[in-house]
Amino acid sequence: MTLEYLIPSLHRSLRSHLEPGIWPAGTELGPDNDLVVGGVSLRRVAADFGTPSYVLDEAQVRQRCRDYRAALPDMEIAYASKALLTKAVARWVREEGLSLDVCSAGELAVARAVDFPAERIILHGNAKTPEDLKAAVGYGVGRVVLDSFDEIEQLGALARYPQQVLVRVTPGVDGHTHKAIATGVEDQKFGFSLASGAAAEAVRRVLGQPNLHLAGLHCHIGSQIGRVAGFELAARRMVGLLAAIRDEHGIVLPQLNIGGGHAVAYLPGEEEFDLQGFAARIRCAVNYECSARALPVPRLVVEPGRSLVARAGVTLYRVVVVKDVPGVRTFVAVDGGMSDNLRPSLYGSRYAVRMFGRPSLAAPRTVTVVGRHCEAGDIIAKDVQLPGDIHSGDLLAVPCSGAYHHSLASNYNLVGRPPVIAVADGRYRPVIRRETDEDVLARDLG
Ligand SMILES: Cc1ncc(COP(=O)(O)O)c(C=O)c1O
Ligand SMILES: N[C@@H](CCCC[NH3+])C(=O)O
Repeated sequence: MTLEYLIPSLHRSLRSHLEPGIWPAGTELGPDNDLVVGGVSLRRVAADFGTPSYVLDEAQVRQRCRDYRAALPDMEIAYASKALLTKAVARWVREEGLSLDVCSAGELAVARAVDFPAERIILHGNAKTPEDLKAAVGYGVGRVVLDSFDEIEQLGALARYPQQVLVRVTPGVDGHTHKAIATGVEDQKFGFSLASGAAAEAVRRVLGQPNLHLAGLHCHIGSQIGRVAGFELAARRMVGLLAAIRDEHGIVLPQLNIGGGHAVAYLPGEEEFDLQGFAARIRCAVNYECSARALPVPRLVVEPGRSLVARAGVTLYRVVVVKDVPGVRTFVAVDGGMSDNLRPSLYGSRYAVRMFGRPSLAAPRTVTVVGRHCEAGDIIAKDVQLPGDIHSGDLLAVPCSGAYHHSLASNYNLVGRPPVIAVADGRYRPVIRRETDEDVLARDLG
């Protein structure tokens, strides 16, 4: 029997703190162990909109945009919208003065729907379809990041006026992240290899296209990268290429986009990305390399996705079943799963989970929170501590679920994708509604 069990008030006080760094800033505990985000009771959100639901804290998203602008005032900050895109998010980002990275005609359509300024949009993608390129040219997006020789010709033929473009370069840098999201290394579908000379050849071909205007270079070494060293090395190599282009073609490219990929803390105690350190070290590396080559310093662009929105999101679930497998583990199965959070299945990602919405003095026990889908690997959080009296009907909250959750959601088993409920200043509203059986049937033409 634990000390916490013997002294309920001690236990209550131990559990009544929120782990720092993984919940939206300002999250509070409400009466009866409720959670309050943006001044809104999450028990209330669950009651009104059901579960699973994604809660999104507007103030947290806006604050992160401001953090970036404050730390990198000399750089352009383009939000990588693949992390999470809804019209509301696009509007907040627009209002905060950031640019926007989109990867498809679909993402561009959302940007257009909120009149996102075309000149602040950057189109990405290793296999942009003719529809993607036409939509981009039609809206007049500011920059297209070219990713293949085929695309150079395709866009060259489509563009009506000189379209500003960047060439995406694979700088051969290992960012030390999960293999599935490491994009700076050579064995890679993205970009043109620096080492093989493909990047230099891409530049030659772009310069041969009268309707393309080369504005600069781009690289993105991967996602959820905690150490600055990889970004620094990539930036140095990219300046080397800028200098080689100046030497070969006599042109000085004005922009260097060094991508996104800044890590976030998913679990208590995980380190925060050192944004100030990043800013200082990148500036220093770029300035040094430029001055060594007598090259003007290019305008730097960064493209954070996850680090702007991850912490703003909290996913709400309801426990459906608690199943003890004696001698093995206790499964707590909820009404969502890999359809709303694919990251544990894709990358073995780990999450914190908290029971909320009713008080409990029970001593915690170790359980595994799983989803409702027809896959044994449908796990949300392995070996986490929940109150020992956890039971069917209880509410669970998973923090740090704003990035690559809604955007990676599926309707596997036709469960319907969850709504996104935006909270701000004590008010809440759905910005994405729940996908219903009617939606599913409407697409099924029989
Ligand atoms: C080209 C590009 N830019 C930016 C990002 C954003 O990455 P993150 O969400 O890790 O910041 C990605 C995704 O990895 C990307 O592919
Ligand atoms: N989906 C990934 C990140 C992909 C980054 C986009 N290039 C994740 O959840 O971590």
